[in-house]
Amino acid sequence: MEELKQRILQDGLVIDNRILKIDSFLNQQIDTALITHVGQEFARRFKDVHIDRIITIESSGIAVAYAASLALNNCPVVFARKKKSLLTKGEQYTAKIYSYTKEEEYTATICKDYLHAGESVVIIDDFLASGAAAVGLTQIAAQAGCTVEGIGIVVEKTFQTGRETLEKAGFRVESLARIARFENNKPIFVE
Ligand SMILES: O=P(O)(O)OC[C@H]1O[C@H](OP(=O)(O)OP(=O)(O)O)[C@H](O)[C@@H]1O
Ligand SMILES: O=c1[nH]c(=O)c2nc[nH]c2[nH]1
Repeated sequence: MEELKQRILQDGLVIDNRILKIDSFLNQQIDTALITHVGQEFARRFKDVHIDRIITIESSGIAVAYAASLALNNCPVVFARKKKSLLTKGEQYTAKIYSYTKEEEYTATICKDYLHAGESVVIIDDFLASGAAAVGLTQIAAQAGCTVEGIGIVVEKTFQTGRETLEKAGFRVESLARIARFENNKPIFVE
């Protein structure tokens, strides 16, 4: 997606040739016009599949999944929580996920009320790196008896193993910006 790639080149900051920081338009401040276009692009890419529900994970996935929902006939969005609280009492689907940026493991949970056996879902997230978050969400979908029709990612770092892991497990991955590597803290895109 050209608009997204240009924005990454213009405003993205690269840390240690490893982490892309896009806090100025997605991960902290949100450019809603850009994210609306991101949602529309996901809807275009997944127009061939029936989607009952979008699954994502807090925090950064939520805005993107919301934008995709608006472009997919207001398809319901369910997000996994990362922290236990008084709100996560009751029956939950769970997956252990190692966070690449926070360098710690957490348990992602989705309440059993919001995913139903037999539904078709798409997983949406902001980044794909090691694939841990996306794999965790596919595990939650499997526990619920949902079929994962695809995984939509805003920024994929192809030098990490996320896509390989997901494709080996049989999942379709659609990424809107694919970064092959960082050179001198500048992103080099795959295409
Ligand atoms: O493919 P992976 O190695 O799992 O990396 C991608 C995940 O990492 C980031 O989440 P993070 O844990 O940084 O939390 P955040 O969404 O709150 O920023 C990002 O939002 C993805 O969910
Ligand atoms: O903001 C982010 N930048 C990254 O490079 C990354 N990789 C995983 N998760 C990430 N989040």
